[in-house]
Amino acid sequence: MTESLTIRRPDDWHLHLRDGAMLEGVLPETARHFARAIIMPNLVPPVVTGDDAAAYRDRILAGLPDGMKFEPLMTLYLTEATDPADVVAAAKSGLIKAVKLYPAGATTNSASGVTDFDKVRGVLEAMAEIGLPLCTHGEVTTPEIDIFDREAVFIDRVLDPIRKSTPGLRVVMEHITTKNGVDYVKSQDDMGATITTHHLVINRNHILVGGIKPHYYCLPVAKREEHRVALVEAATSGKGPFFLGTDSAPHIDALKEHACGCAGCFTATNTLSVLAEVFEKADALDQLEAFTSLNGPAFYGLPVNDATVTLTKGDAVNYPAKIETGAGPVTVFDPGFPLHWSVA
Ligand SMILES: NC(=O)N[C@@H](CC(=O)O)C(=O)O
Ligand SMILES: [Zn+2]
Ligand SMILES: [Zn+2]
Repeated sequence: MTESLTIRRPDDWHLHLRDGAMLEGVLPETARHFARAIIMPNLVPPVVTGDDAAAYRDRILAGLPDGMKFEPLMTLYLTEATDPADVVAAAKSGLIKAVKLYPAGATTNSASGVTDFDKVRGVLEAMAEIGLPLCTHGEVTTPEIDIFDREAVFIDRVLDPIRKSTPGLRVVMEHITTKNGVDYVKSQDDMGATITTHHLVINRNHILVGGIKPHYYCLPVAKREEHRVALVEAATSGKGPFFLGTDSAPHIDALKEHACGCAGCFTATNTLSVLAEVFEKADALDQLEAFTSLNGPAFYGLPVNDATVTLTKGDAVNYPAKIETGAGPVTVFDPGFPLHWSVA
């Protein structure tokens, strides 16, 4: 008897689609399995105004292959010059579903991010008033802080102060990588956290032991095994605050396999197969749907998808080692173990 699992069609609550030829190349990889995704605004230049987001949304929809259905949920990139009125208008029209906070310099294309939080106070207060979530790249960027401690220090120095000074602001701690992140989110009311596919699989040894593996390098960087275990526990708990945000972040191989390699793992192609394997190993396949398809819509106040996907277990699944895009080849995340679940 083949084992199979049918779940509501998943959504991806943190996705990088890029633009131009890369967008065209990677979009089908997500649209094949996911109904919707929160689209990250860290283009060059970033998506900062409602007009930028509307134009980007049009480019995404134009890049969708015929016959594929997919709804991009747009976000704005918070800068110190962001106009609260523009944010409110873009949210009220239904165009944007969140605003993204990048501490300046934290990650790929984050140079226009925030340094002085007093300058964004007006925007955060307006967001609290209308219930628009703030998605945060949760790392401090002060050079004295060890890169493995950046997330924990962000919680103490940035996130908790924002929570306390802006009551009612709904916050998603994006791509959490530590037990500290898990514990903080659990301690809060009305907070969400996304967890990536790759952080459920790799720890820092995968990046560094036996030769440096640039395709496992992403930000926040993967931490010790005990943190990975805490993330698996959170994701497979089925509990409300934790939901899937793949952070699938394509970079061409030439820029990953480089003396100053870009941060980002490309997981769109095989995410569901990898997740099924992780949940099965944790004896929690029955919680997969909560993580991929229920908890995210609940946090964002959106309906769950009516459509479903069916995963079936069989012999090892074949997936491409890389996909070809008009921008160049992009290596697909290698979990380091065989995958047995495929999407029918
Ligand atoms: N996660 C990453 O390592 N990279 C992301 C940016 C981000 O989400 O921080 C990217 O845009 O490449
Ligand atoms: Zn990030
Ligand atoms: Zn990201």
